[in-house]
Parts: sequence; structure tokens; C-alpha cells
Amino acid sequence: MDPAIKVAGLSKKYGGKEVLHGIDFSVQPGSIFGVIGPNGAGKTTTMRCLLDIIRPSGGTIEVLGKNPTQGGPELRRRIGYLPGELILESRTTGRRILEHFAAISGPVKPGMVESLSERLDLDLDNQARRLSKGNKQKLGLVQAFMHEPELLVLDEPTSGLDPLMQREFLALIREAKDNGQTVFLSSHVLSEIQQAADEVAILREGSIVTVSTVDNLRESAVRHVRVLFPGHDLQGARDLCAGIPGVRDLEVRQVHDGNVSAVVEARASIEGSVEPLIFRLSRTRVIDLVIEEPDLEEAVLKMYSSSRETDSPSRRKEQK
Ligand SMILES: Nc1ncnc2c1ncn2[C@@H]1O[C@H](COP(=O)(O)OP(=O)(O)OP(=O)(O)O)[C@@H](O)[C@H]1O
Repeated sequence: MDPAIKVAGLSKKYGGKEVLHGIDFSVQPGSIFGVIGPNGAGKTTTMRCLLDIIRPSGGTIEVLGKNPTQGGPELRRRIGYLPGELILESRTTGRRILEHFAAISGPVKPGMVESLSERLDLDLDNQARRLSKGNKQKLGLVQAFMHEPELLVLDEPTSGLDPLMQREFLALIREAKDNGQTVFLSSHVLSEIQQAADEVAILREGSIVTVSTVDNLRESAVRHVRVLFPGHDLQGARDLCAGIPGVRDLEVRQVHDGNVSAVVEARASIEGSVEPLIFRLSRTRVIDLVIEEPDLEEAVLKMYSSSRETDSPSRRKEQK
């Protein structure tokens, strides 16, 4: 199947300054694809190029099989867009604003606006300028979702939403995916979207550090492990855990389990698959084993810094 979005060698210069340095990625139809990056990484610039709000300086883009510069209103109608900065200062009510957008990008199924607003707990009869930041964001989300577009392009959709609404938002994108729609969204932090995203691209200073499934990120991330062995044999516990592929920072100490019996505790971090550890532990008696969920945020931050270290000095100079 052709990708819903295909970007090759995309670059963008503002004045003389290049802010996207030839990025490549593609988004499979019916998937949820997240772009994660710190402030100024180029997330909004990428999205604006996809929607032909701005024009690239180089590279090619295909959105739903079309070049965005040639797709016109017909292509635009097939996309739901939530911009990063919503300016809604009119005295018009949310309902009237949505009616206006529905006339442009509709048709919108009867009851759709009401049902989305109810789920997001949005009062449609308030004047837009009186809405709080979060409620403006909800209005933007209803606008993007209401015509059930083939592709949703959502720039920091969870910004301003409280945790309950973030959860509702995740439910909405999962349903969109079940419905065959494609979701392309951005965020500063992976934790906000990791439960829903199929694939993520990590963007830093206009370059893609990696494109990976959340499962692969999880597999390659570091987890913390704690094992309790019965007895006093510190050296035995050390020998058992040492040399297991991926195991690092091993610390072994004598502890007690609250009663009188002696317990040896081994703590370590493990990178990659936990299978070799489990296999090694199956050879002996174990009282308890705790393998923590990997901290993906930590893994992503590590990627930002390792890509910074591997940047050549000339490239760093170029980016200044
Ligand atoms: N209109 C513009 N003129 C000049 N430079 C711009 C313009 N828009 C963005 N930039 C620069 O392009 C780079 C990428 O900005 P962009 O808004 O795409 O990043 P972002 O990843 O969306 O950041 P944030 O998370 O802060 O929204 C930044 O260095 C920014 O200063």
C-alpha cells in the first residue's frame, strides 16, 4: 500500500538559515505516527510543509498520493489539521466557528460535533475569545476530527489538556486508526503519545535522529532490575549475574526480608532483551524478581544527547 505521507530529503531555509536538513520518513496508511522533539526541532515547520502552508527549500513530499503544492482544496478537505498555535479571539461561539469550518471542509455527519464536544467536555455556546487555553485546544480538535478526514495532522494536540482529556484524546486517535484514518502528530515528550503511537520519529535541530516503533524503543531502552536470592552467598549472586549480555551497574548486597532469613539483593540495569537474564536466573532459586518498565523518556533524551556528541564540529558551526 502507498504511504499516506512520504517525505524525502525535505529541507527548509528561513532566510539564509536552514532549519530542516533533508529529512526522510514515511507514514503507513491507518497508522499513528508521532514526531517527538524539543523546542525548535522543526516539528511545526515539517507539518506546515505537508499542508502547503509554507513551501520547502528542497526535497519531495507526497500526502495521500499528491504533491501538497498541487493538491488544492480537494486534498485539503481530506486532511484534518490542528495548528500548534490556535488564535481564536472572536466573539463568535465555538458552534458558529465549527459551522463555518464544516462548510469549507465538510460534509460533517449529523451529531458528530455534539458527540466530540461532549467527549471533550467542551461548551459550544461560549464565545471563542472567552475559552481557556485548554478549551480552545478542544475546539481545534473537534474542528480537525469532525469531518472524519483520511489524514489527521495534529501539532502538539495534548498541549493544554488535563490528564483526563489527554486520555480521551488518545482514545479518539485510537478510534480514528480503527476507522482506517492515518494520524500524524507531534509532541515534546514521548510519554504523552507512547501508548498510542505505532511509530515515532525523533527530530532534533532539523534532523531525524531515528525512526522506530515504540516496541523497538522499549526493547533498546535501559530497564532497572532487582533480584532477591535466599541466603548469604554474595559472590555466588555476583557470578550468576555478571557477564549476562546487556547487564550493567551490578550491585549486590546482603539484606533481610523482614524476618530472620537472610536475603541477597542484586540490582542492575539491563539494555536490550531480558531473555538472557531470565535464562540465567532459571538455574537457581530466586525469591523475587522485579523488572521495571523502561523509561522511554530517558532513552529519547539519551538519543538527543548522543546525536549532539556525534555531530561534527563543522555541522555544529553551520547550525549556529
Ligand atoms: N517564520 C519563521 N522565520 C524564521 N525562523 C523560523 C520561522 N518559523 C520557525 N523558525 C525557526 O525554525 C526552527 C524550527 O521551528 P519549529 O517551529 O518548526 O520547531 P518546533 O519543533 O515546532 O518547536 P516547538 O516545539 O517550540 O513548537 C526554529 O529554529 C525556529 O526558530
